Amino acid sequence: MIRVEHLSKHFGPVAVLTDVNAHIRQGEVISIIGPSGTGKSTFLRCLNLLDQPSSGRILIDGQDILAAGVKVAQLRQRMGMVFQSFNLFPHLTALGNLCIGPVQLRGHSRVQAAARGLELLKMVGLAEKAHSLPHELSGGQKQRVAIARCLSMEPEIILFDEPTSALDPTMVGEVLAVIRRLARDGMTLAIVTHEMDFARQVSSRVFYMDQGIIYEEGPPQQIFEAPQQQRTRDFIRRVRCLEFRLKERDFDLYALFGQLDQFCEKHLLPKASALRLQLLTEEVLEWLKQQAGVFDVALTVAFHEQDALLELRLDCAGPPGNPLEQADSQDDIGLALIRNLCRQIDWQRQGERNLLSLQLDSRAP
Ligand SMILES: Nc1ncnc2c1ncn2[C@@H]1O[C@H](COP(=O)(O)OP(=O)(O)OP(=O)(O)O)[C@@H](O)[C@H]1O
Repeated sequence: MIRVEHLSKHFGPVAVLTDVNAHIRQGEVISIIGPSGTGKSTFLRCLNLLDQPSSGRILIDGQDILAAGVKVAQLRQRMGMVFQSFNLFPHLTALGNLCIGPVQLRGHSRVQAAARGLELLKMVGLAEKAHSLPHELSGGQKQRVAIARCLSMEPEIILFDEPTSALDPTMVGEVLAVIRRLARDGMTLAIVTHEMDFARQVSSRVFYMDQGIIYEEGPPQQIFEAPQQQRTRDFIRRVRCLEFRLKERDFDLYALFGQLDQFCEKHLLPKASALRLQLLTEEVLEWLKQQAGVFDVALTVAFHEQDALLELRLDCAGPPGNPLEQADSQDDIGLALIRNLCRQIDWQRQGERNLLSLQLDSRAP
């Protein structure tokens, strides 16, 4: 359906895309992931010519859309785009937003456009909001209207540019559910996303972008479980884990809590899990702070999706022995709480340091 050959894009002297090659087949769901600023959005914007590529070819069903004389408006009708910031017309109702394209660009009658518009609003669960203006809708509802508006133009593919990034975390799920449904219905989708678990569940293939190219591509199992390239491995590790090095006893606990919260939100974990993780982190660090000697803890939080498990790893300086069994502290209640929160606690000595692994259920109520 879409073939991209040697695509490059420069902004002035900055080369954002250097040599992108890709093939997207009909019915595929492609997730595009990678570090910030590696050109994921630029790649999508080049596909429907919102950004003009610097060189290369983009073939849609064999036709080079960069050739002279290609009608950009027609091309954009074939490729819908959903933006991070919704881009609804603020003075039109939800239904009005869905009708304007079919009436003005496709020559549909108002009655026909309204009937189809209502069907689509129903499909995204918003029939009762047909006559609401965008400012009367929540972020998640606005984004669902934007998706319905995109569908009203009957595109052959939809390009999603970080569709949930601007949303309050409580609204991410409803938008992802609509995208999941489109994927199930066989729609061709290309999605730039930072929602790794979603990408893993919904995609037929994943493009990992880095250094101006599609650095690695493959089925989600490969990219997320067994990446072939070192940079992909490093990236996946970084998004799965949160790492801190604490060398002072008076570290900033609330800054740490903020990052734990964000980590849990990114993995769509229930609020209760985030709170349990915070509590466990606080208690165990409090326990370690009371131990004599140097305080030096490398703390890693990892989410193991398959086992629905959150793991808190603590790599601490200190004499040999499980720090949780050392009697410098009298805080038996804290220790009981730690034991109570965990599904499993493991300790091992590695070199000069003690490694503690505390595991808790990520989905328990
Ligand atoms: N119109 C523009 N003019 C100049 N530079 C731009 C323009 N658009 C994007 N860039 C630059 O191109 C680089 C890639 O941006 P892009 O938004 O495509 O990255 P991304 O991988 O989608 O990042 P993120 O995940 O943070 O959204 C960035 O350094 C950005 O500042």
